[in-house]
Amino acid sequence: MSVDSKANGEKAAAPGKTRAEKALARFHEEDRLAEGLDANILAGLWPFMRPHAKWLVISLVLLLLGSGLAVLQPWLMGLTFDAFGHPDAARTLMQMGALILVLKLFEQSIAFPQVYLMQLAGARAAGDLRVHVFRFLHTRRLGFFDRTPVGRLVTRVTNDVDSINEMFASGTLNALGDLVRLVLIVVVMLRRDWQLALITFVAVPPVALGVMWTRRRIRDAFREIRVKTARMNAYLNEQVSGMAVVQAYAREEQSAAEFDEINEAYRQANNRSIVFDAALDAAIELVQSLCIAAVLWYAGVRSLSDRVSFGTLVTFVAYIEMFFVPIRDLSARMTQLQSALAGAERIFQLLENKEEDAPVPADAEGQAVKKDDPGVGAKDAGGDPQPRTSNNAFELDHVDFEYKPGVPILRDVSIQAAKGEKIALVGATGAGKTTVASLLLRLYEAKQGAVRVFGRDVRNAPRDELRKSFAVVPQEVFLFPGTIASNIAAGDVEVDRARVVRALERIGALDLFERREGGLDAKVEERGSNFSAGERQLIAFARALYRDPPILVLDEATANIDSDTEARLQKAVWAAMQGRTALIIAHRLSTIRAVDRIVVFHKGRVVEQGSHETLLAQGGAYARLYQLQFSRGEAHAAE
Ligand SMILES: Nc1ncnc2c1ncn2[C@@H]1O[C@H](COP(=O)(O)OP(=O)(O)OP(=O)(O)O)[C@@H](O)[C@H]1O
Repeated sequence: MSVDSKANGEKAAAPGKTRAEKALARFHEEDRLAEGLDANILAGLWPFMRPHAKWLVISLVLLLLGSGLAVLQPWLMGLTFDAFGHPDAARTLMQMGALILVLKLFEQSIAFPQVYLMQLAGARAAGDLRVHVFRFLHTRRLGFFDRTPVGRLVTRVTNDVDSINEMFASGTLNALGDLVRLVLIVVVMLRRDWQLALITFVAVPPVALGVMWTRRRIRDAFREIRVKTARMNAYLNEQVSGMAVVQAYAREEQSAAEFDEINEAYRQANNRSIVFDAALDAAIELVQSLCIAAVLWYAGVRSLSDRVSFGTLVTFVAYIEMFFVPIRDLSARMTQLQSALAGAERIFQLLENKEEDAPVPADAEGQAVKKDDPGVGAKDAGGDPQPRTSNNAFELDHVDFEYKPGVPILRDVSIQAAKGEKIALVGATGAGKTTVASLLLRLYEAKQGAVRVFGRDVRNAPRDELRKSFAVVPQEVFLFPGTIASNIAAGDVEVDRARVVRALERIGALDLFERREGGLDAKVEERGSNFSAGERQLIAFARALYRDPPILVLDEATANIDSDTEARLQKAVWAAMQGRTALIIAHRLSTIRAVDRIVVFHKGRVVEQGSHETLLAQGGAYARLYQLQFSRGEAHAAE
């Protein structure tokens, strides 16, 4: 069955499957194996191999030499045995013994550099490729990550690159040596005794067919193992990330049963590959023994009329033992090669993605460095981005936007923020407020209209310079594993400690973090799990101040926090807004009152704009929203 039809078959069967099976069905695309040798893929790999090609070439030369030496020895051994009975047998024996010893030592001594250099070339090329893919991911637009499961991208950087590395590490390229060895053995056998050779070769076609049949089964089993491994990883990921929900809803038993099912499928796939592998090994041994027996029997029959030398028999027995192993290994190496090429193919498919994050047209990039047009990110004497071209810090000009084609999120949105102005976006959840912030940073592209920052269309602003104009405090703060200080200085290799302290001082949170064990060097666990939501927000504010950009984007968290942290956060908001333009997606009354202008969103449209007082006086959407929040605020205050 072709892989595609298999995948389709599984998709079609999905309705009858368990929840775990259905949830993990999205990982099915992973199981394709390239058929044959695709020159395009090999050509695609070449740029990564080229810098290390010399090691590969040396290794291949040593490999061919080793194969020649391996075939030479049984032949010499045969000559040695044939020397028995000759008058100068003792001398010949000693000379041959010494020669074989030297050859053996030489063969062994080149085996190490051969394997080492091959693996070195592979590991280095794989390392380069891994870095290349990782860097490539950094340059993709956010929309690409919305659509692509994280697990799939992780697999590209890890498993798929490893499968290429494996091609070198497991000696797939030794197939070349195997081939040379086979040809040499055939030639020497035919020259030594063509009748005995033909007896051996009779076994080749059935062995080759049997090996191919079994290998196909093993390959299918490997493919199955790969899919099952991906499922198991995905399921584990889901379960560990959602452990709080699993435990809170007492779903342990159910989860264990689902995992059992996935594990059983994985075990069975593994089992199949083990059975076929073991059967193949046993069958090859059997064929070898049968061949040796047949050769000895025929030599016996022939000796009645025409003696077969002892040396010939020794040579044949040794060659038969060397003969079938390469035939067995050749097909395994072919499978490995295909698996590596399939991995490479998946990587190259990823690298073909055209969704570059915020690309700048070449002519616009030229403008960016024109002295008389310093736009976004132009630097003042102090090195900070200092906009000078427009009185507006940012502007959305009749912007339409959709994440998915045909699902409009923003419609004809126009907002202007003068430099230094503080603007709050308010509206129901899902109204499109966060989307506005994403468009300003050009994390997504507007479908219609223009987004300008300091007078320059974001499409013409170099990515780094545009984003240096902003500091974003998101609703869900993401902390990296490290320390408090390293998180505040996010992005800086060298942490400027004095700046970290100043940032924390300005938001009034220095004492809070210095009190912790370890102070500013206190450890931050994965995803900041050892910090409360409020503390994470404070760190994000400090991060914004550390960066000190001209525009602050604050997506206020909606989570309820204790009154002490709330007070600190309010102070932090104030401190962070001072001396810069601010766009605040506001949820708190105190913040809303503090801004210059409020923009009210409803279903992706701006329905009202104005100061707090003006909008209240209008008695429209904002006034209703405010009354609702105000009465809730009163209720809180009374508690
Ligand atoms: N990455 C995305 N892909 C597809 N749809 C999205 C994406 N992000 C947001 N949306 C959708 O776009 C709409 C606007 O989302 P947005 O986050 O801008 O709302 P919001 O007003 O900020 O809401 P909240 O107040 O809850 O933060 C929502 O319907 C949301 O489901």
